[in-house]
Amino acid sequence: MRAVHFGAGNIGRGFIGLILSQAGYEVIFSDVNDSLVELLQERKSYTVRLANEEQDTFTVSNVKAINGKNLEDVARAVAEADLVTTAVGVNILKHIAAGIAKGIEMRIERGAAPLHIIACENAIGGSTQLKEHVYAHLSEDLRDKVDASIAFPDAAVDRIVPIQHNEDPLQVTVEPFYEWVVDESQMMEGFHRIDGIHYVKHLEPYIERKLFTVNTGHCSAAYLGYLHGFTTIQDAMANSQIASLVRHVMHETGALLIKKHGFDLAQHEQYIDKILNRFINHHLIDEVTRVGRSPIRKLSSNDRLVRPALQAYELGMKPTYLAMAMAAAFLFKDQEDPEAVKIQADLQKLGVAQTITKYTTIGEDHLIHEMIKTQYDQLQHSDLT
Ligand SMILES: NC(=O)C1=CN([C@@H]2O[C@H](COP(=O)(O)OP(=O)(O)OC[C@H]3O[C@@H](n4cnc5c(N)ncnc54)[C@H](O)[C@@H]3O)[C@@H](O)[C@H]2O)C=CC1
Ligand SMILES: O=P(O)(O)OC[C@H]1O[C@](O)(CO)[C@@H](O)[C@@H]1O
Repeated sequence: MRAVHFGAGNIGRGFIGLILSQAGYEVIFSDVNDSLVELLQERKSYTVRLANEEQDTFTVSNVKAINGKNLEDVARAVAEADLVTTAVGVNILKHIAAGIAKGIEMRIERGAAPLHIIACENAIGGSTQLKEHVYAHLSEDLRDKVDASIAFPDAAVDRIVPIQHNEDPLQVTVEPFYEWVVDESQMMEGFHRIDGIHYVKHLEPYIERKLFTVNTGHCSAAYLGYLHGFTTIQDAMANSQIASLVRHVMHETGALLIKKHGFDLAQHEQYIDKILNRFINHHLIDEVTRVGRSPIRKLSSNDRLVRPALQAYELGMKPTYLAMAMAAAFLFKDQEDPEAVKIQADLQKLGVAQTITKYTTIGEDHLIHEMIKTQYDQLQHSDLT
């Protein structure tokens, strides 16, 4: 069995590639990083180390790599694949769509077997978004045939993999925990079940639980940590005031999740505790700039901050701490992050009120807008005691 995985980065090698390899797949990575591709081609294997006391290490062998800039190679790989997965970043999905579409055309011409394409990105409906990008490259005629033989099941992926600073550029250190949930209602009948994937009939509670707890909590720690001069999540969370604020944010999203999806209160509290412990794993060093990266994406209406805040508001709750986390995101001034630079430029040019609306889509007359703006003004001058 052969899997083509787009993105040989931290999640690609440290999570998806590892799971697929352990499940018996030959993994072919497609990436646009020339040196990474060459190294994988040369070595055909890499190691994954768990961030635990024992430093458990796994070797992933039998891997291949192709250069994602070569459309022909990408298309051929997709045409011959038994599974396609991605972990490139949700904003990059549109860039890999042409190669996938070309590969699909080749499959249809050959009458190849049905195929599942799973986007493993931090986003709601990642595979569905990829499908739209791919379909934009297909003729009307072909789309009907593709509907019958290619499925794009959505997924939720959870494993913390920081930026790597290892001597071996292929080695990845990952947290021991992982969760990969796939929506089986979007899969074709008789699909092959992969060990390590949890198949569910309704993905929404899983993806929202993950995105609104792990990712909302994590980015809140990152933005608050950055604001108060901390470099890593571990150091930020060692500050009791930041840790307490992050817990408050997670309780706010928790109240929404419990109300919306009927989760058990005690179980959800345990879930929050477990995640807070994952954030402070002292075997990992996770920079606040990585966890806070791409604030425009993170502040967008369907992502981890605005979506739960608006949903909570609709259900009659007042998302005070989420508003604070969003305000902190507007104070994330990492000069290396083009999205942070753009937000800061807009704050100067348009002012706070318009900038909040531009990125969150929340109108100036909305209570949450007022809450973000008030918190923004307060946070600018805040100090930890
Ligand atoms: N790192 C983490 O802990 C987690 C990340 N994710 C998600 O996984 C995705 C990837 O994140 P990371 O692995 O951390 O990022 P990363 O930056 O380590 O890896 C992304 C890889 O995609 C490659 N890439 C970029 N454009 C490409 C293209 N056109 N074709 C093929 N490859 C291309 C890059 O060269 C890079 O190697 C993101 O959506 C992220 O939100 C999800 C859960 C955890
Ligand atoms: O990859 P993104 O969406 O930029 O966000 C980083 C997030 O991904 C994770 O790595 C895992 O979900 C978290 O560490 C963090 O919340």
